[in-house]
Amino acid sequence: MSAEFDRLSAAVREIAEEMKARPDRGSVADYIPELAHVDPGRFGLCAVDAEGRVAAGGDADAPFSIQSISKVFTLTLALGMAGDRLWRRVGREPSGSAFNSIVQLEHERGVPRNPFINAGAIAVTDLILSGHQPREALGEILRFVRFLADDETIRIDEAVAASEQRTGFRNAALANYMRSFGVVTNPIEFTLGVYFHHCAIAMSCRQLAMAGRFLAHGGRHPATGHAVVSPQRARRINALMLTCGHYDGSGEFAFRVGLPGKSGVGGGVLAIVPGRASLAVWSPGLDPSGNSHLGREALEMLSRRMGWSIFG
Ligand SMILES: NC(=O)CC[C@H](N)C(=O)O
Repeated sequence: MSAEFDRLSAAVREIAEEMKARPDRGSVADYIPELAHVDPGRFGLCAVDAEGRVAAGGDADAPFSIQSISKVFTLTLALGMAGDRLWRRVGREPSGSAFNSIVQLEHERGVPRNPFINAGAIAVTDLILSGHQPREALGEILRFVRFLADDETIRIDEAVAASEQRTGFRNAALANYMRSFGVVTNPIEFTLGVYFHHCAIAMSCRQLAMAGRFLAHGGRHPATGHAVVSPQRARRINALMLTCGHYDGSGEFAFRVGLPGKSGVGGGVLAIVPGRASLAVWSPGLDPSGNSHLGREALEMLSRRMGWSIFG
């Protein structure tokens, strides 16, 4: 056991304990009815370091709905399939607006600002779908996530997917609007079906931190040493997570935490410490931008205690 890992384990445990007791937890997303039932008192934190050692605290083994964190995995997969052609369908700039916003699409010919807002992720999902049946595309995404996490038990929460399918009118509007510009090309119900289902993947903090390891280690899968993506691609995905991973809260996250991160409305955040660690946190209460309130605070504390901000 290294001294650094001992420090990390203690920090993770103490932060999880402190966060469990916090009264001000933000509010759970309720626009997806199934997510409204989640207990806001839950809190989990997990870190996997460069040697594969795991530090876990609180509810680090409880599965939750990863929601938009899946957008990191679909982007990685789509880049593997389409390479830089992907950037014809989606941009690489922060949006400065809400995750489900439609306004920019009209001015920018249906091309979403980045792959991490809903419109961008729907366009990426459409690309993964091309030439496949929805079931095959979804199977591909799930297999990829299981491979990254080294965990075959990862599942899709069908109740969450069905709940969003019933109520995802805003996402349907985004998909239809992009289809009118030819940015989405498959039947809308297929593209959205795959999108809602990959958002409904359920993972624990431990599984998520494991799945993020390749981004902390130059694109290599640490267990096998195989390249999941090139070092340049890993660097670029991290850059997008830093600039766009928290929507209109991305500036604040960079300012406070100083790490590439991707949030989801299930209250999870995946954060990457390049060269050192992959981190995952879960606290279901959200701030007004739809990012985990205590999740960000916990990562801010951890990053400060470990001296991990990429800005020195
Ligand atoms: N920010 C999020 O996690 C949003 C994902 C959610 N499935 C939606 O499309 O609204």
